[in-house]
Amino acid sequence: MHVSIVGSGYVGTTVAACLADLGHDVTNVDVDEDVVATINDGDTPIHEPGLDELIGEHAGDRLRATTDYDAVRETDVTFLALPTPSEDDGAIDLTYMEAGAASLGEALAEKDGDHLVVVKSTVVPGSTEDVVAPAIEETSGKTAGEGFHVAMNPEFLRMGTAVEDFLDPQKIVFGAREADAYETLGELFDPLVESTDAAVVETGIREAEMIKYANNGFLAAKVSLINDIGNICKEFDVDAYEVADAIALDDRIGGKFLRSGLGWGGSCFPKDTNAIIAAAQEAGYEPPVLEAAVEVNDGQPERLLSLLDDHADVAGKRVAVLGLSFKPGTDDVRGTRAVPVIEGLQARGADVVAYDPVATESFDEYYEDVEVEYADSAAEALDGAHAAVAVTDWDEFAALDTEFDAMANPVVVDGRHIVERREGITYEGLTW
Ligand SMILES: NC(=O)c1ccc[n+]([C@@H]2O[C@H](COP(=O)([O-])OP(=O)(O)OC[C@H]3O[C@@H](n4cnc5c(N)ncnc54)[C@H](O)[C@@H]3O)[C@@H](O)[C@H]2O)c1
Ligand SMILES: O=c1ccn([C@@H]2O[C@H](COP(=O)(O)OP(=O)(O)O[C@H]3O[C@H](CO)[C@@H](O)[C@H](O)[C@H]3O)[C@@H](O)[C@H]2O)c(=O)[nH]1
Repeated sequence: MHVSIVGSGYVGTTVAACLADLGHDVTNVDVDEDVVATINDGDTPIHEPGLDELIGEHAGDRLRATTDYDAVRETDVTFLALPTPSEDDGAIDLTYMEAGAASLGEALAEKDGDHLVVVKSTVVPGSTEDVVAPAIEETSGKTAGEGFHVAMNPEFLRMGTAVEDFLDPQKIVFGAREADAYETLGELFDPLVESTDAAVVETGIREAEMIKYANNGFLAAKVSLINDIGNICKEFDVDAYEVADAIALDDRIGGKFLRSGLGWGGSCFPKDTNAIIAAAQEAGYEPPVLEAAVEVNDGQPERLLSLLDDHADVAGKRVAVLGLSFKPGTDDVRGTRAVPVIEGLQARGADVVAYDPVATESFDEYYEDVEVEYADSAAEALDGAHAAVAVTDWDEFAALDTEFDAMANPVVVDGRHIVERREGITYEGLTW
């Protein structure tokens, strides 16, 4: 099938490379010329395990990229994988979706025959039909349901395992109105359905939009609940990880998403919980559990810093921050807990030296206002430091050992249950 994907960021690039790998003919459309050139050169514009191999294999053959929207006319289906950031009050900002839909509509104006437009981005219920479809109608001169059709196919991939998640999903959700749309989506994803245990959920467009928020809201709330419990554990000198291991044996609870610590960051959980809370409020409902999930999450960095205060006065002292990405396995720094931790350290007068195995460059670019010194290794960051805080659970931090000997004052406050306790360091875990 001929597919176009508008937006070639973390989602659009992964989906494009994977659909090409499944045998489809795929065109990425992005406004960023560098991104387009990178893909056409056979390289990946983002750090994601396995993606470089896929792009290397298919670029120039079944995969290509362009800045020209006219390319969508040669395809049967267009996915919109555009950003849906937050407004200042947390509500969803649909500006990119509207702009992309308008450009898509202009291109579709000159297309004969049907076209299926699939919203891949995370959007609050109603957005596909009430915002995206009208924007396409306006510039295409066509009517939704006649000249073109809309559908919604939320994406559940995680950063760091995006390729694996896309190629081996637990579920694939098709939100549509017409049988033809389900059929086209079914055909597109058929190679995946045939080769995996993925469940296919055929539902309405609004339901599909909501399923994505329910999924993320549930997981974010689960982490906040274990953090809430973990904070209680800490007050009673109880190890929250031992508690989590035990409750995980109850399969109604399950063992995943029970790692307590600094809380959730990333480009999705923070923005998506805020967006659905704002949408609910706008509709007249205050969702207390999701609001509490955010509140607990927002409090974790300060809890880490107050534990540090118990052991060290960091004013004027060098403090090592281990990890900048929002989680291991990715260079994505959006929503990273490193920012409130670094800002809290700097508010205490500390000189922060940060180390991350892959995310230093992206952090420096993304957070121009956050001034920190960067180290090339954990050992370099720890050398002469009066304290260290672990922010990201990169495996290499678990292997740190004699590197702590070079600290001026070996206090380690671990926000991710990653550093091994050892003799010679004062170790404090956030919830254990
Ligand atoms: N990142 C994730 O793990 C993830 C997972 C599931 C769902 N999502 C959702 O997918 C959507 C996209 O997220 P992302 O992380 O891939 O975003 P991103 O910021 O990484 O990428 C967006 C891309 O869109 C391009 N773009 C912006 N405006 C454009 C336009 N008018 N026309 C063409 N291209 C344009 C940008 O240049 C960029 O390359 C969001 O709604 C997000 O919530 C993200
Ligand atoms: O037990 C846990 C599990 C996760 N986290 C944190 O939660 C955040 C999110 O982790 P994860 O879900 O692995 O990363 P994402 O790549 O943001 O993926 C989430 O967000 C994506 C974008 O919507 C969805 O597609 C995925 O299904 C959903 O898991 C990270 O900061 C983790 O450190 C914890 O603190 N404890």
